[in-house]
Amino acid sequence: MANVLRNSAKFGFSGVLSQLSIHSRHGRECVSPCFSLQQRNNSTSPKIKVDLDSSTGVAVLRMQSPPVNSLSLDFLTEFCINLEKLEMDRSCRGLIITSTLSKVFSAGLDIMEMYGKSPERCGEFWKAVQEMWLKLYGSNMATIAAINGSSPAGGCLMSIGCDYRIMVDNPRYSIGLNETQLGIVAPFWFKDTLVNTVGNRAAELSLELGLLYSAPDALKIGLVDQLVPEDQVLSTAQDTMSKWLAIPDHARQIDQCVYIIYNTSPLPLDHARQMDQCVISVCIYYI
Ligand SMILES: CCCCC/C=C\CCC/C=C/CC(=O)SCCNC(=O)CCNC(=O)[C@H](O)C(C)(C)COP(=O)(O)OP(=O)(O)OC[C@H]1O[C@@H](n2cnc3c(N)ncnc32)[C@H](O)[C@@H]1OP(=O)(O)O
Repeated sequence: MANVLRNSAKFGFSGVLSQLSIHSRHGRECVSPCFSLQQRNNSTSPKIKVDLDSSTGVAVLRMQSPPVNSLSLDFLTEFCINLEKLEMDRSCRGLIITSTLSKVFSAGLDIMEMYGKSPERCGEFWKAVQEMWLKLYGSNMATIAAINGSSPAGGCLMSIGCDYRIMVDNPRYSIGLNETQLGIVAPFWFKDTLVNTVGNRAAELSLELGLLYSAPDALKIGLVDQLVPEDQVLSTAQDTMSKWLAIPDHARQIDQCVYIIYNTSPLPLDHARQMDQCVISVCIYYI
């Protein structure tokens, strides 16, 4: 543990994940010289748009994959590449995630990825889901979800993978891990992330009943941190981010790292990740 803490100070949580075994080799310490200034500041891809304001160090990642920003393999791959680029960019300290679509933040995992695909493809897809969570939850950046629409299942996972959640105050927008309502089961690390957000009892009820919460109810159980009018969600996220960035990065990162190490099951470990990948892809294949 002493080593883990020493490394956390040096590399942040992503660095600790890689020290523990795996993939994240993109702590703030290793800035790739490969990205041109232009590439670092703005990137546009079909499903995701990123704008980095180098004067504030805050990037806004907009999901723009109609109709519902579902998390397909292509989407997840793009998402992870963008996250990795930002992670390697020393000038980027904060990330806001939002949607360009009206009414939907993200509909969660793309149902079509879980239907009639080969075992290999199921495995690849699940690896990408894991990667998204590891990169986001383990990010060295301060992360805020500006939830401007419904966010069920994997969309909720993405939101609770951020440090802070601001949701539009609209009772028609819902959020939650509703997997059991679909007859499937949220994996253990979805559960951990939810428990870390809302506590044990609320998570238990929420998962077993597959509850989707309206925005006001989500605030009541602490699934989101703040509600704001639709037209203020981004500006509030920017204001909130400046408070997060007033904290020295290393202190925030170590604090987050210690919290996660003590409160999260070992998905960051290679064997746990592979076992999870194997179990879930077999389940998806036989559904
Ligand atoms: C013991 C067995 C163990 C088995 C374990 C196996 C696997 C474990 C995996 C567990 C993890 C799962 C996590 C997930 O994320 S599962 C996905 C769950 N997602 C949902 O339930 C969301 C469903 N969608 C909605 O609720 C709504 O679409 C909405 C997001 C609220 C938006 O509503 P609205 O604006 O009214 O839009 P529509 O409903 O009309 O949809 C428009 C369009 O989009 C298609 N679509 C919706 N969701 C998805 C999706 N997740 N993936 C792909 N496509 C989606 C929808 O079909 C419409 O398409 P058409 O216009 O072509 O009809």
